[in-house]
Amino acid sequence: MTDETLQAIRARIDEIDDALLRLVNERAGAAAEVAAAKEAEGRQADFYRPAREAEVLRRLRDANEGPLSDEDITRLFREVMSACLALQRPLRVAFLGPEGTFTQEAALKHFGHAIHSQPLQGIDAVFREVESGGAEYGVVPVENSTEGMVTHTLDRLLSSSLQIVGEVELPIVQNLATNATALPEITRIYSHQQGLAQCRLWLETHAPAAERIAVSSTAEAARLASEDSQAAAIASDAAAERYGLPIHQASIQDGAANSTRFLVLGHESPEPTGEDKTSLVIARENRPGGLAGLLAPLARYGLNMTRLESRPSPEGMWEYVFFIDLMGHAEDPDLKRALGEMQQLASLLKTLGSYPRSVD
Ligand SMILES: C=C(O[C@@H]1C=C(C(=O)O)C=C[C@H]1O)C(=O)O
Repeated sequence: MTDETLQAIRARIDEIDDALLRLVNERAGAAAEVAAAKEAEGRQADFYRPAREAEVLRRLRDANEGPLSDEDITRLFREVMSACLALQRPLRVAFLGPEGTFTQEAALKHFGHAIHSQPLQGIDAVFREVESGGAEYGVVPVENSTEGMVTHTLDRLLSSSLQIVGEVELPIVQNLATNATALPEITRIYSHQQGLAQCRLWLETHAPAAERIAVSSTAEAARLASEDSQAAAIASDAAAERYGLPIHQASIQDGAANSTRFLVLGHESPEPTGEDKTSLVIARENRPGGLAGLLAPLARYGLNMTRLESRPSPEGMWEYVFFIDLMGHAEDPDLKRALGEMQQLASLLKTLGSYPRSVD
């Protein structure tokens, strides 16, 4: 390619960038008009609309003809919306910290980077911060494809008045990060208990003698390992980078397709978008066929259940509550009827939220 052609292409790129610059600012202006109209009507609570944002992203993905992938388009436009919204007021989002956790990555993936982030110690602290209004939204892990449910989140959902307003799925890549130069030098390996569990086979094969120490998060593990040359951490890229800890071996998780689902917590369920999920918790007195009977309305209305999980009931020993995820919104006519019928049969039925299915 000659220098002239290269220059001509760069000039074209500059022109395109000028047009993009004008357009994103024009978009920010339009979003500000919507915000002003909402404020004039006293609809402050409508300021952030997860349902509308999901629709914006789905429409763009459908229209996308490449060469950028749908995932790239989603990521770019999420950041555009995030910046537009922050122009009015950055959302206050609490998450399971400290900085560098996978939960932070999930929060940024969902809300974009133009938020006011509040890293907190512990799932319970995240719930409390949103319940008290200290943060408008919260992000907590709920399920890992290798390790199963995060039971603390389920138990806390049962007692909370918060609603699930969104979900985020994140591929989880765990790395062995350490200042040690060779594996035999490592005598201690820190991680969150989920990180240790997700890498169990790798650890048994490559570091059978090292002590495994469970700490509050993979980020905390990276911090501890950065201060001890005989220690390593199982942690994310972000956590290792934050504490300047070299990655000795990347991607050591046992399941190649290791991913974690996170929930976004807020105060009000978003309206239906046509592609939604509903989470609920139900219980029925313990008797033969009890659960089957309770779920019968779902089959009758042709509803799709994507998850069924039992947890010990806080009410009594050997009593259980069931966490259920369904496709659809609680206001969709069939789901509404099915929930009504289930309510008649159940000793407990609590809707935990209806929310747009994750767009990624
Ligand atoms: C602009 C609006 O408000 C917010 C900003 C959005 C955007 O930038 O597209 C979308 C939904 C809301 O979170 C709206 O409700 O349309």
